[in-house]
Amino acid sequence: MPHLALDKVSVHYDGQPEPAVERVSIDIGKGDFVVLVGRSGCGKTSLLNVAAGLVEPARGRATIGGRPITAPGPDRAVVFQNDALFPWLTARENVAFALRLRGVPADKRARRADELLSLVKLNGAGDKHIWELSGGMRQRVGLARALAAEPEFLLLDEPLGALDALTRERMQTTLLDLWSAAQVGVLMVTHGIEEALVLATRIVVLAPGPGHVVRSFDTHFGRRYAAGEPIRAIKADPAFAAARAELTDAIFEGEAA
Ligand SMILES: Nc1ncnc2c1ncn2[C@@H]1O[C@H](COP(=O)(O)OP(=O)(O)OP(=O)(O)O)[C@@H](O)[C@H]1O
Repeated sequence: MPHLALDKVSVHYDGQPEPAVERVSIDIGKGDFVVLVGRSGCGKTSLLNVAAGLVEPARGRATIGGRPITAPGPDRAVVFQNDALFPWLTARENVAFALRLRGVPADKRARRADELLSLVKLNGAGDKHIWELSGGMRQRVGLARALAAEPEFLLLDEPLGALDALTRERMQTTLLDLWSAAQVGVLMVTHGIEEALVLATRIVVLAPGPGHVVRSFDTHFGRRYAAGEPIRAIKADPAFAAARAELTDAIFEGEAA
């Protein structure tokens, strides 16, 4: 699988006096779950949009398998916080729509859509209309739809941000299950410090003014879950609390009092 690489990427929006992001490098390969964290305005979404091909870097290079990223592509599926599903369609039809766009023949779509729905633990919900589903269930349909494109990379912008705490925790384990089953590389933006620690194989901490990397480090809690350890036991581990304190310090380091 190719690597998705941002190499010394700067983002400068038209009409702005300063760049939003300066010289950020991030490399995501198969099996990586890279999480971007940092204070508001540090450029997390801008970087995700560069990876998606929605924003062009002012300087530096964004590549996938060595080829420049110039536009969105089926190799990268993007899921936003409030992803628009078609409310008048059922969960299965929403996923099948994405399969149709991919050219999957009509007679294969329903079965494949059900497989994808069961991957996000929505077995049996295929016939439900979107308006009948909870926020967490809708987000699962959004993920199933993203996976319908069989992407090599999932780009997730605060995908769990609108969910209540309990649903959010459940969705974190769903994301980890998906990541280990689907063999994709993930780049995710979150405001949740615990969420970053639970999910990531690598956390990149950004600071604003203009956005730059202050720390980048590998974590192993998500892999422990993938290896069978219960999520609650992982969160109760003193190493988890220590990592949380360290990450919080890194995020707020240098912030004006
Ligand atoms: N389309 C745009 N045009 C002009 N400026 C923009 C645009 N999008 C973002 N910015 C600016 O770029 C900077 C980085 O924004 P970005 O949304 O990438 O940060 P973020 O870390 O994702 O923020 P948040 O955590 O608040 O979502 C901010 O100063 C923002 O105001």
